[in-house]
Parts: sequence; structure tokens; C-alpha cells
Amino acid sequence: MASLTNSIPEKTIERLSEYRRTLLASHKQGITHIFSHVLAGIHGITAVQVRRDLMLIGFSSDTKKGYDVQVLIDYISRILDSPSPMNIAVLGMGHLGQAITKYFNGKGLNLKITAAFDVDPAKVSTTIDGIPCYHMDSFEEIAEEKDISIVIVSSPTKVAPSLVVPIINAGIKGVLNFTSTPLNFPQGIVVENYDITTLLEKVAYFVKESEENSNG
Ligand SMILES: NC(=O)c1ccc[n+]([C@@H]2O[C@H](COP(=O)([O-])OP(=O)(O)OC[C@H]3O[C@@H](n4cnc5c(N)ncnc54)[C@H](O)[C@@H]3O)[C@@H](O)[C@H]2O)c1
Repeated sequence: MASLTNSIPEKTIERLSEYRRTLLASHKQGITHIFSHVLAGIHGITAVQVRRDLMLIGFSSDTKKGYDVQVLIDYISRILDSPSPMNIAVLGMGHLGQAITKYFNGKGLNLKITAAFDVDPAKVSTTIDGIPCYHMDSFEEIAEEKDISIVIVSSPTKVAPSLVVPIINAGIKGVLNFTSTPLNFPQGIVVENYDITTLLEKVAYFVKESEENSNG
């Protein structure tokens, strides 16, 4: 993934997001303190890894009672979140675009899907799951008007490359691409290509490896 900063490794950023989700759930259950080995156990990693990640972001207030859950949530939030909420647009409001929107909004994150774009006349100028859907032709104009920083690309794969220029022209800063074609952007735009087939093949490969090891 192209990144604007190399100060914190990508994997640590992913784990910090995961830790925060666990901490928020713990907080909801009334848990005030958590030990690094408990956090590690939930995420299937070692306590050393948890402590290393937190040291990397300068957090070291491990007490006899463990980490203060609320303090750690606030600390991770200061690292992960921008000072004001970021607006996201979905490009392609089909099955996947709608599933992502349903899943994502209302989670109380500092990120919010605020607009969708499509070309299907049945969807354009309607509101889907509370999100206004505009024609892709008006993307640049609406993206500026609605201060969109990040886009999720969930259009058909074959049209995805044609969305690159409008995304650049609109001054978008980050792209999460779900289509099967990797999209390339100039430096300065953060891109994550997320392909479910690749991830599934990775899981299948390790299942095969572990079966071969236990048989042989
Ligand atoms: N990465 C993953 O895990 C994963 C999983 C499922 C699907 N996909 C991919 O996500 C994409 C969407 O899949 P889907 O099942 O939601 O398809 P879908 O056909 O249900 O939705 C695609 C939507 O994009 C719209 N569209 C067409 N041309 C467009 C354009 N030029 N600009 C904006 N929108 C446009 C269509 O009208 C439709 O609403 C596909 O590329 C698919 O391969 C990825």
C-alpha cells in the first residue's frame, strides 16, 4: 500500500484499529483495565507484540491493574483519527457498495459514508440506506461540495480504471478498491487494493500447508 508516512508500520496500524475495537467492546461491558496478555489472547498474538505496538506509539502506562481501557482508547484514537470526521463516498452502489454502507455507518467512527455514486437510473437521485446517490458524472463537483476525502470503489471491475481520473481530479486522498483490478494512483494518494479471492486463496494455501504437515 502506498503510504504518506512510514513512521508506524502498516501492520501496527491494522492491529491498533483491532485493539481499539476490542477495547471499545470491553468498555461497553464495564471493564476498566486490561492486561497486555489478555488483549494479546483475544487477537491471537503475543503480549510482547501488543507491548511493542503500544511502545511504538509512545504508550507505556501499564500498571499493576493492566492498561486503563478508556485512556488507551483515547490514546489510540489520537493516533488513528484525524481531528475532524472524514467523509467517504462509495463508487458503485450495487450489492457490495450497499453491504459496506449498511455495515459501516452508525459504528460511531470518525469516518462516515456521506455520498454514493452510480450510473444506474434506478439508483441515481435516490437515497439508499440514508445515503444520497448521485450520477458518477457529477462526482468531481459533489465530492468537492461534500468534502469527500476517501472513496470506496465497488463498481464493476471493467469500469474501475475509468474512475481513476475523476478520483484524482476530485482531490481524493485515499482509495479502498474492492474490484479485481489493481488501481494505480500518483504518489500522495493512499491506495489499498482489497481482493477477497486473494485473501481466500491465502487461507486455502495455509490450510493445505497445515494438512500436508499433519499428514507427513
Ligand atoms: N473485494 C471483494 O471482497 C469483493 C467481493 C465482492 C465483489 N467484489 C467486486 O466489487 C465490485 C462490485 O460487485 P457487486 O457484486 O456489488 O456488483 P453490482 O453489479 O451489484 O454493483 C456494481 C454497481 O456499480 C454500478 N456502476 C456501473 N458502472 C459504474 C460507473 N461507471 N461508476 C459508478 N458506478 C457504476 C452499477 O450500476 C452497480 O450499481 C465488482 O468489481 C466485484 O468484482 C469484490
